[in-house]
Amino acid sequence: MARVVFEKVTKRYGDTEVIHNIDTAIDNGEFTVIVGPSGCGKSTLLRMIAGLEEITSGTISIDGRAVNDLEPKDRDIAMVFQNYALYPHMTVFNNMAYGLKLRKFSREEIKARVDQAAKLLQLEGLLQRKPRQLSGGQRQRVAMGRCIVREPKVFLFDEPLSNLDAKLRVQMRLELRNLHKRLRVTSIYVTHDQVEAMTLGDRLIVINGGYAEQIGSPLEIYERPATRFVAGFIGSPAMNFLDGRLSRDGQSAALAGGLHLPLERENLQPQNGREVSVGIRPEHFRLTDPEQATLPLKADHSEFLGPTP
Ligand SMILES: Nc1ncnc2c1ncn2[C@@H]1O[C@H](COP(=O)(O)OP(=O)(O)OP(=O)(O)O)[C@@H](O)[C@H]1O
Repeated sequence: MARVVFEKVTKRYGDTEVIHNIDTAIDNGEFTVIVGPSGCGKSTLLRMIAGLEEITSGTISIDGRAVNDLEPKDRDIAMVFQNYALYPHMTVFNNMAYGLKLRKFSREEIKARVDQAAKLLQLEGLLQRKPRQLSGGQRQRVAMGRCIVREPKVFLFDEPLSNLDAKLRVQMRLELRNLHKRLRVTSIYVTHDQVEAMTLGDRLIVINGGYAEQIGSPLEIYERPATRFVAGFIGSPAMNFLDGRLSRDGQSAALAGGLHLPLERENLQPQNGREVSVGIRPEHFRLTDPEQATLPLKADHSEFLGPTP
């Protein structure tokens, strides 16, 4: 297990900066999910930890040691890819054993580790099969087994479930969560799927356009989104945004459609009287007296208050 620290990490391709000054620490044993829309820089961030992309400036350290100049093989990490990257001509056993053979582990040690991982992943009966004789979920488990046998300090996952159908994805999420509970290896997981992020992560790093917009637990991010982007991106069904104007005393907002919304004090960053955008989750709207046809909805709680975009 290890702590992974980012200090002012930046990535540029030529003149274009795609990751801007990311500062955060991922604790020992924590499951952190990097989530954001396509092209926001999630994979680049993960690949910098793995050593597959150079870090333009700043430092990434694993267990107190800067890894910027370390080869991927010397970083003590293991990565699970979207396409599993299994060797098609090798059996499940050999796929899982391959990395250990390269590292000159003894035959007995290899067998012990593969057997243990196979048991954990329920692959015991499949060790002599080739990858093509496995289902998508089983292949994904083999890919994980190959990482587990190496007993790395950090697991990296790059959208590992995106090739599976919706039902299997839900099941594999549960399996991953349980596996993490048992092994407690520091894990960093990339996905564009906010539902996956919310169900898997102890902590989320929400990325947009190369910036870390918010870092926090799923609940913190759901209940107190820091930016309009986060408010709109996290949550299913999505939050509703209504434009309005803050009252003089700043305690409520008059919203379009005659809706009057009391506001919590801690929410009041914008100046009174200013136009604001208020985000309310669907579950916080309720029907008022059906006879009041002009005001069909009432809301007494908002999750987001910020300037209109
Ligand atoms: N080798 C490269 N050269 C130039 N630009 C690149 C290169 N690789 C990635 N980029 C750019 O960096 C940005 C971040 O890409 P990245 O692949 O990290 O995004 P992502 O969030 O993982 O997206 P997706 O979910 O679609 O995989 C994108 O704008 C992409 O076009």
